[in-house]
Amino acid sequence: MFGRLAAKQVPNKEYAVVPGKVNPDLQRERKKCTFDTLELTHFLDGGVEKYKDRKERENFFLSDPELMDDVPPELMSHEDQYRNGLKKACYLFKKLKELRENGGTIDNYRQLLGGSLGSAILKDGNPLALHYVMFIPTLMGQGTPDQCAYWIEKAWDCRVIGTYAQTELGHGTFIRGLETTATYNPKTQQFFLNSPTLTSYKWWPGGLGQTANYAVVVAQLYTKGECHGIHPFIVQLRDEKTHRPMPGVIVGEIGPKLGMNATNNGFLAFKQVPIPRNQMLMKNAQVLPDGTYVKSPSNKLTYGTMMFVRVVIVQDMASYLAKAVTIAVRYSAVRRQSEMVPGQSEPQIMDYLTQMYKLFPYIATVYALKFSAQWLWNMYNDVTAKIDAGDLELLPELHSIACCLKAVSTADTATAIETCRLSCGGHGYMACSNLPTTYGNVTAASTYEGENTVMLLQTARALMKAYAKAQAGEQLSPTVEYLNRNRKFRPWSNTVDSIVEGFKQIAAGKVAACALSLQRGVESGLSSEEAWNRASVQLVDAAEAHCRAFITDRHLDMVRNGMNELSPALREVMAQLCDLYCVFWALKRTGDFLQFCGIRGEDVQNLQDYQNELLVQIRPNAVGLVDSFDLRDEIIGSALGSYDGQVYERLLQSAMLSPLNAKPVHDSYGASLSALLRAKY
Ligand SMILES: CCCCCCCCCCCCCCCC(=O)SCCNC(=O)CCNC(=O)[C@H](O)C(C)(C)COP(=O)(O)OP(=O)(O)OC[C@H]1O[C@@H](n2cnc3c(N)ncnc32)[C@H](O)[C@@H]1OP(=O)(O)O
Ligand SMILES: Cc1cc2nc3c(=O)[nH]c(=O)nc-3n(C[C@H](O)[C@H](O)[C@H](O)COP(=O)(O)OP(=O)(O)OC[C@H]3O[C@@H](n4cnc5c(N)ncnc54)[C@H](O)[C@@H]3O)c2cc1C
Repeated sequence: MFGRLAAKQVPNKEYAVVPGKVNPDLQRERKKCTFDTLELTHFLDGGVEKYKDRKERENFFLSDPELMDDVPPELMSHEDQYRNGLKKACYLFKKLKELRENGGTIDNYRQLLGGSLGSAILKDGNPLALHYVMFIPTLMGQGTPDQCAYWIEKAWDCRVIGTYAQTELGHGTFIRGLETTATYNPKTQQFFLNSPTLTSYKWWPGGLGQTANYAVVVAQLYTKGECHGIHPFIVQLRDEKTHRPMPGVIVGEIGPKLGMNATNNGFLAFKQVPIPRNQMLMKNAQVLPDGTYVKSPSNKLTYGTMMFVRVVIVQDMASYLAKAVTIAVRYSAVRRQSEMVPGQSEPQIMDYLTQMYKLFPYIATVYALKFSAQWLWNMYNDVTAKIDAGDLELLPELHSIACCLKAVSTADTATAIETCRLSCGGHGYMACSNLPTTYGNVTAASTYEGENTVMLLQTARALMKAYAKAQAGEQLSPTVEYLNRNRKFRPWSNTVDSIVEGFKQIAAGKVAACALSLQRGVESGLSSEEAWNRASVQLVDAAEAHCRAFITDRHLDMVRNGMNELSPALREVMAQLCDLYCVFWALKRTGDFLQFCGIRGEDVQNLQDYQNELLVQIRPNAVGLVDSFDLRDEIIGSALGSYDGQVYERLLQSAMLSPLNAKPVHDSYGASLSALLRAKY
């Protein structure tokens, strides 16, 4: 990626990247590994066949020079980032068709978006992402069979390109407060879309700026003079031939952001724009030709696409984290700094225990998130199949666990990536480390698709209900079964099982404490809403504890029951990572363990010792573990994290890509600096 332009330009030829030359420290690390890295890669891929498919797919896309950047996006203007992103996104679509026609192993473009491959090709975002991640899923999830038949094929073939326009300048979280209106006129059998205020301008949708010609627009439905709340409508934004905005449509880009600068996020407003009646998505609620409103079985079904994306985000976070931790671990094996023992040679920075502590818990986190994401994906599929058959019973449970997993996975991953960046010292701050861009992409996920605090409060709401049920002796759903009031908690025993059990006790204790705070609030004369707000810091904390209990439980269960096929050597390392994840979080939550699990000071010391022991045990396998993620250099996209470890050569190479280095004297010298240097004050 950094090779083609730069090799000509490095000041000294002997400092150029040499193909095939591998840093000796990395070579030594690879020899130390105690397990078969390929076995782990196969496990991660879900079997040898899937592994081969992935390799083939990566080869097909990543060996194509059209899809690789000659100039890194961070050196481009915002406009060029978009131009470049769009060109590649469109080319990718053609290439995908070609692959499918040749019997390739990929069904749709969406598979290219999440995870590693997408972020390698479109490093700073994809202007077509929302089309695949939200526009098409909304058509599929909210359209009648007739609407699906008409729209979905057009959309898959990119004959229409859409986005999901929900958030407005004034409201993102509180979607019941959206102001865009869709008013039905039975005479013309049309809805009229209108933006009555500045705060009703749609703001944020990906691809909306200059890319999409259609959108699913979420608007307040008015019919027969009555408002029925928010509903989704398919609205044409641009002419299919000229791409000019349709009459009454005001549309544009919202401008540069912390990251995701190629995603073409936009704004949108309507001046009484008409659409035919059959462009309201009517799988759930309907408006009949005479304007009669027919209610949905549940108004929360309108929120289905958000649920879908929350579910896939958890998996996406694991992929981003695998990339960041690969960069930081490889760099930490190559980088030498300071003297551990005076006079002795400088150690690899990964030999410092503090460095191991910065990195290894996050290798473990990749697995913790992956296992939870897999479980959540399976649950999502089960529940949506049931909903299609008219059974909505498990929807609240899915909503509750998806909300907290979305929040915890995005927050943890953002912290982890920032820690990886810090662990690389100054070089981690370079754009060419790819850690800043990765952080920019990931931190956005704490806000989009439901701001994290708000998501945790949704889970807390479900936990309060579950607690009340538990107190009444009613049956509880599986993810909150631990709140059962008759459940006997096992006493502390200095084992990983005890930690997982401990997290459940903590969550149960915090949930009970919240219920008490709410009750006291109401008894003191507060309204239930005021009492909720007063307890909300505690409620967020309880939801996070619940999620941690879920993640650790899942992780341990996978290690105990989901790895029987693996070799003993690999199982041992997987168990170490699971233990590390649990101990790491137990030590971060020492106060909670002391408060809720009856542990003593010496138990904390034992945990500390065990954490140190695990870090040292994992140390020889650290490079092997990140190698097993099997991320190609094009995916890593980092001067610090390439497989060969030619870190300094790549840093110099990438510096030479800067246009500032194109000439020995930059133009700005004549324009301003020379006068300053010669001025007499
Ligand atoms: C394979 C591809 C790879 C892709 C790779 C990854 C992606 C990579 C690219 C991404 C690119 C960026 C994409 C960003 C795209 C946006 O960001 S799109 C916009 C997303 N917007 C949001 O998420 C808005 C967040 N806000 C909300 O969801 C809702 O307003 C809130 C916060 C849930 C509150 O809703 P509300 O209607 O006011 O509900 P509330 O009164 O609080 O609760 C009412 C009841 O409904 C329930 N409820 C609420 N929501 C739901 C729900 N969804 N389901 C069921 N029940 C629900 C509540 O639990 C509550 O139940 P009860 O306690 O009464 O029984
Ligand atoms: C990169 C990116 C891409 C996006 N893409 C899209 C898209 O394609 N389509 C689309 O429709 N939208 C999109 N969004 C918008 C996104 O969904 C919203 O930004 C998000 O839902 C949060 O809403 P908000 O910005 O209004 O924040 P706010 O709700 O105003 O949040 C601000 C603060 O208020 C707090 N807060 C709000 N409500 C409560 C509450 N009830 N209790 C306690 N605290 C509260 C929050 O915790 C937060 O701290 C995108 C956003 C980003 C950043």
